[in-house]
Amino acid sequence: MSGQTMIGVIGGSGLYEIAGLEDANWVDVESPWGAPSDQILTGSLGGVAMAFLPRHGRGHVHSPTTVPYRANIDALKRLGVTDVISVSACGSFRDAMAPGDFVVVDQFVDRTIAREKSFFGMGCVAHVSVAHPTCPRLSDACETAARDAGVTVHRGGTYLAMEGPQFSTLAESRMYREVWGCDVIGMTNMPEAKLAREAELCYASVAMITDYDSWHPDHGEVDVTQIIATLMGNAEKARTMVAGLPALLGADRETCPHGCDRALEYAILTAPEKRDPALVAKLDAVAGRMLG
Ligand SMILES: CSC[C@H]1O[C@H](OP(=O)(O)O)[C@H](O)[C@@H]1O
Ligand SMILES: Nc1ncnc2[nH]cnc12
Repeated sequence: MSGQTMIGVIGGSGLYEIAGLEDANWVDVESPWGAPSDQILTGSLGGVAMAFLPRHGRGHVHSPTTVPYRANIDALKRLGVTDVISVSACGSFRDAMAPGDFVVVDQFVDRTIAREKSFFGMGCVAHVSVAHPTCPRLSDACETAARDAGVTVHRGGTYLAMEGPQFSTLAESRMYREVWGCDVIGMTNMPEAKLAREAELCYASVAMITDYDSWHPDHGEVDVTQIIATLMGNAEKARTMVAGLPALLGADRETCPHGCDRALEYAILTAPEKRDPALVAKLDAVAGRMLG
């Protein structure tokens, strides 16, 4: 839908705040889907409204399993966010995708098993397509902003979302890389990307490479101390990338050429008279456009 852009950044491990917002304010956002991971930092940058949410909460409170993904996406939508940029720490399955590089992810394999994955369900059933789970327009902006920030960027890659919190076994790591053809691994982008699509939000994912998972013969197993050290450098690069996004996206927003903002158009199957009023009420922000 055309209107005003509001950029929502979901900061992953190592990215718990962003600096430089005008009129910066941490605000509480109430959601019928529970409490978001933390307060949300709102403000503006270069005349464009921005919101920042630390995915694990400040102080890293939530594990990948307990992140309240539905509340987070609902809260961002409720605030008026139109474009969500996920920034995440990831392991790499490719020699060429080295620690310190960024990958603008465009596909996912979802191996998570213990999370609520949809806003919809009994009383209001919907099926959206996630064949192309990220928005190419928003991904273009992330790629350009990251390159302008001096980062080595890889455009396109498949992100394996694992449940965690333990890292992969060697056999899993080899299978994801050699058999499944995945490029990076993390624990959080699913169901986040699916929920953003249900909420008709454009979503782009920037994977900040911190390690080679456990498959690499020259690098041994994943070491969280090493990850944190790489993260410290990555977080600064991520902040520079984020600072470049407003100029690229602009304050006035056209309808998404890829249809992200119309994902629910033909998705809701439950007949109006059969819908559960309580669920419909909870869907006011996510699907109010379709449910009236
Ligand atoms: C710090 S290593 C594992 C941890 O880092 C990633 O978090 P995020 O995706 O939020 O950046 C990974 O998914 C794990 O949660
Ligand atoms: N190797 C890895 N596996 C899963 N999540 C990660 N986050 C950072 N590195 C990771």
